[in-house]
Amino acid sequence: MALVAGVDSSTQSCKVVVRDAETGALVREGRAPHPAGTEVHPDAWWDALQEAVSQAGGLADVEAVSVAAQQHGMVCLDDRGEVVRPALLWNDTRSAGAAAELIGELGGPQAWAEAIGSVPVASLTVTKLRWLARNEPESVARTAAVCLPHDWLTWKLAGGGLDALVTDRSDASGTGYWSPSTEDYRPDLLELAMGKVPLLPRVVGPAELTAGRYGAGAGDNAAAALGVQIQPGDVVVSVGTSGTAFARSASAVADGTGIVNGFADAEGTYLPLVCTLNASRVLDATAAMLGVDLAELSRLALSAPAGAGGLALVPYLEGERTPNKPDSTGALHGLRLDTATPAHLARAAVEGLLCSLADAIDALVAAGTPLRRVLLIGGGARSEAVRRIAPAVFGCQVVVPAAGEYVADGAARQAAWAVSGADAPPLWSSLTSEVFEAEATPHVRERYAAARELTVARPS
Ligand SMILES: Nc1ncnc2c1ncn2[C@@H]1O[C@H](COP(=O)(O)OP(=O)(O)O)[C@@H](O)[C@H]1O
Ligand SMILES: O=C(CO)[C@@H](O)[C@H](O)COP(=O)(O)O
Repeated sequence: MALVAGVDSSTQSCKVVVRDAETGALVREGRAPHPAGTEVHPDAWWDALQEAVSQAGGLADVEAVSVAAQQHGMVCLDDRGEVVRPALLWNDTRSAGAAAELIGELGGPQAWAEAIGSVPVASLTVTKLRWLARNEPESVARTAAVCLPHDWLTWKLAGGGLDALVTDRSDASGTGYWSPSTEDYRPDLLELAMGKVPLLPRVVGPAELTAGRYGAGAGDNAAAALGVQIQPGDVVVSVGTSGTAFARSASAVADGTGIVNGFADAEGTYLPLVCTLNASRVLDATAAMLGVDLAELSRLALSAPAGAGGLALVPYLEGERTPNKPDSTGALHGLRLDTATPAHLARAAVEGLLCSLADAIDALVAAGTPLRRVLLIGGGARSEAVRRIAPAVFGCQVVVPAAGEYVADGAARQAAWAVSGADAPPLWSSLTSEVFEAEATPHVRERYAAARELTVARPS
């Protein structure tokens, strides 16, 4: 039996799966936590990867390994391959001002959408590099190469000098200096952002192997699309640290409003995607406020009426990326004596999180994405309340694949594809899943829409 491994180095943890390359059967797995914060030294990811690999029984007997990871993180390396400074992660908002500057300098949002598929926000790597140039010119001077979390981990596993750095088109498309429509880097945009053009990872093909046994890897959302074996009409909604809604598309998207990111996928086509900064941790924070665990939060939410009696929670606890409100805060509207209960607050938190994702789905549909059903994944999809309330808020069927690590699985499937030499990834036995349906509750979204704009900025 040939084995392959997939890694998901996500915001909160590292997961490793070892699977049978032909059938996809799970053979072994491991996981380890990442440190909190939006600025993390890559060595912490490496340590967590070692721990997760060791829990998964090592990689000595696997034919190929692919690494997927959180997108956009800025990893700067010096000419000896040493990390120049801790990485700024996708959810670090300090480069929001840099994003606004860059948009103006290139001639506006549509010019960026056409150049790189997305309008820069603080999440995109290019804005972090501009922030670095403005605030730490000495770090820019030391930087010989720039790469992403999945590129760096693949390079650490495979070994070699800086010229051995590789990436894939899905993650390259989230940098802000690679174009999904021409499949080329835009060094002029790097020059604009940071005043120099460091070495960039070579973009390898979706089923290519490097150093004998390392797959191209992918951004975590593109890997999840591979992991759930996405079909036409599927919109995947992931409730992890980030909330994402995405679908596979035959053509590149260039949305000048900045709501939809026109990313590339990990199969040679495209992955229009909407991303929020606030998803599973809205539930974590609400449970902590109420002094209950996540199971009790779910029970409380399901015990309250749809709409929580008019209590609406705007979930911008970390500022927000979509809509682009990096300095915003969350808000709770509609408090009255009868809605000031733990059950109403729990319901409002689940509904607020789902309403922000429903807005994301709407934007995808407006950009031309067909919607037959939603596939709900990510840690937050383990919540019974999220699963049961989602179809009512989204207004469509919600399918929840059996709890699993779909990003790591997608990376493993990519590795199996590379080993097979076939034209397409292997079809693994279909996933078991649960189907959730419910009557739509448009009044919940209407109330949320009225509350959504009523937020204040965080204190300076
Ligand atoms: N039963 C559950 N109910 C609600 N949230 C859960 C449950 N189990 C895990 N989570 C949440 O899932 C999140 C981690 O999900 P994950 O998709 O691994 O995140 P990431 O990919 O961003 O690291 C945590 O915030 C955790 O609280
Ligand atoms: O920034 C994005 C997508 O553009 C995020 O989806 C990150 O890729 C982080 O993912 P999680 O760790 O939350 O899964």
